Amino acid sequence: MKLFGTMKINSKGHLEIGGCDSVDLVEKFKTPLYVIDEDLVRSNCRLFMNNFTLEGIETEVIYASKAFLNLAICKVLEEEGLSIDVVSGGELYTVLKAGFPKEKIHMHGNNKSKEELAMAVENEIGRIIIDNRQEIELLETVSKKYKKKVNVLLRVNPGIEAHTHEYIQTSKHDSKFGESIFSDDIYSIVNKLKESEYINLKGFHCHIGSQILDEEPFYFAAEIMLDFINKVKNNCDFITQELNLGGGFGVFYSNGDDPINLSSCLKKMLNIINEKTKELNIITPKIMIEPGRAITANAGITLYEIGGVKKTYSGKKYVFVDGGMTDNPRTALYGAKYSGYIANKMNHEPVEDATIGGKCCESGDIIIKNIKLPLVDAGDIMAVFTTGAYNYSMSSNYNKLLRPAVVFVKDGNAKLTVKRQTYEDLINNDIPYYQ
Ligand SMILES: Cc1ncc(COP(=O)(O)O)c(C=O)c1O
Ligand SMILES: N[C@@H](CCCC[NH3+])C(=O)O
Repeated sequence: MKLFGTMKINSKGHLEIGGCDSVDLVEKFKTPLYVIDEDLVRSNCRLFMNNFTLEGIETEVIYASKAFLNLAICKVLEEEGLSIDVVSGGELYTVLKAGFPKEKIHMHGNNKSKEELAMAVENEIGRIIIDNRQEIELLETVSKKYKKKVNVLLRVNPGIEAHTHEYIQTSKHDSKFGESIFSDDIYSIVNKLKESEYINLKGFHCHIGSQILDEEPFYFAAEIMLDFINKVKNNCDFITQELNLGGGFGVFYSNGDDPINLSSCLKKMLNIINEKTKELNIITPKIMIEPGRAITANAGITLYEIGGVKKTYSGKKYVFVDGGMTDNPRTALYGAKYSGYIANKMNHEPVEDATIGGKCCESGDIIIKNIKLPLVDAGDIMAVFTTGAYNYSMSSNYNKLLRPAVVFVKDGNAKLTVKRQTYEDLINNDIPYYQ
């Protein structure tokens, strides 16, 4: 069993996180409960901030807020000096409401609405990442209205797709994001941006995938992008000032996951960029990255109360928890594999295989398939690890289950950062048929 950050087993044999006994957390905040180890979030931020540096290269670390976003995390990220990326009006609204420095907000999206662009332009956020040719006109209309010239990057598709254990240079280039660097049209798009009265093109963005456990594709992407920048210089007489290489750094979820050594990988990325720019004789642009999962995933756990325990006719053992695909859809969606244990029986030996099932009316509502657990009783607490990214942010109200509360734990204190939903919240936006 791998414990992360401040997680440990205390003298009562309970799981402790952020100096708080998980059994006490459950008593106080009920279940299901998302718990975030604030110290681990901060040390992950520092790992990026301290290692993504090289003399002579300006860098920026931008947190991809789709991984986990609430008002509290914005404060932590601000204090740690990161920037934030958003992909929708809702994410932008949240970050603005948190009082995050506007110039450090970057906005993505392959289909931004006029209203979303207006919100970004009006608030003078740092960068808008243009996804396609059509968006240029839309953004020009908006920025003209606000009489503001906006700083943008163009998202391009370098034709690399990285998966968990391999990467390929795809021949189809059929991602829905960005404009292909191989397209005949690409230089005319750059020229259009270059000549725009209301748009200030700063450079380019690419993102090659998520939960990548191999470092090679990151280096490869950097090199391909620098080659592209060189071609843009030659074909469009455009000097690229900024290059954003996206996120995708993978984390440990369960046995078999062997994450990249980030400190050496980040340094190596910059060294490769340094060498390559010299070789191409181009100015080294400012280099940005956008980690999401690597900042929050391992810092989060979910605590559930165990209800029923069932052995099926075929002999399969189910342990049912009081949440499910509503708070963690990743197993159902991607076949993701998680690890965890019984939080109040951390010192009990594992004795049998069980499948952790949720309470949704759906056979695929599974959180963990086959995990070795001690003997389990109703009322025990199941802790699932590495749920700090793409769990709360992807949660739903399917079957009208309530979204869990989120607590940040640090130095023995637990701070409620998102309240548990109530039944009233579920019908708040409903309008009765007969008024
Ligand atoms: C444009 C962009 N940037 C950053 C990220 C963050 O990815 P990850 O959470 O894998 O670091 C994503 C999601 O994959 C993304 O689409
Ligand atoms: N939602 C995905 C990651 C998406 C990355 C966004 N581009 C996950 O949970 O693994």
